[in-house]
Amino acid sequence: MRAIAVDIDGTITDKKRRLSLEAVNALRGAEEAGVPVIMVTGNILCFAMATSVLIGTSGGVVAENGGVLHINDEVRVLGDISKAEMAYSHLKGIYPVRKVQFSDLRVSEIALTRDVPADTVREALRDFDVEVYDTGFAIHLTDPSVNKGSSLEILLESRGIGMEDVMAIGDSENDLEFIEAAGFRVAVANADPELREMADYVTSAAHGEGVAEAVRRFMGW
Ligand SMILES: O=C(O)COP(=O)(O)O
Ligand SMILES: [Mg+2]
Repeated sequence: MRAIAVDIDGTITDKKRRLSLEAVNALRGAEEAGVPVIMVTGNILCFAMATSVLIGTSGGVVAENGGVLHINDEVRVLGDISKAEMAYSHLKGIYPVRKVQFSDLRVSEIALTRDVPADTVREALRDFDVEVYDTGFAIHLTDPSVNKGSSLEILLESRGIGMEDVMAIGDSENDLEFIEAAGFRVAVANADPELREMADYVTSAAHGEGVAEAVRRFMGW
């Protein structure tokens, strides 16, 4: 195993989005042992970059559910926001939807607050070319031609690492694609049932303590 790919919200943070110090220590330990950590998130790039810098991860960043990539100081926008814009303009004609804070910084997809249920949003958008993800923190309207998995693969390719050499850790439905493709699939204890079913390993601890547990196992500590 050569790298760790980890989700942010609900995985290294708790429900209130507070960062787990256990997870930080474990991920720093992996970095110090020469295993790069890649952040793979639905958050916007600047938030993900700040998280990466403050933790001290070096593997690169996949942001906006795969719509944005940061590799070797280069930013690549892979998702087409116009698909989400079309869906959003239809949606706001029928439901009181709201975008999350700092949405002007989101460049490849649109994220909504969870005021309107995800299934209602999905049903209203069934004829639109968007993927609807409910992360438990926001509802994302994402270009279906990108996801966390396909963008992680591009990032890994540029570093000469195969998906089979990666441990992936997540908590929610926007993590399914990147976890499914990884060599060692981990769901934290609080993860969605579908993710837990597909995982090679479900941690006994939730959130960041679960991440620390998985990292210790992966690193053989
Ligand atoms: O942006 C969200 O809604 C959740 O972010 P995550 O992918 O880091 O869990
Ligand atoms: Mg998450």
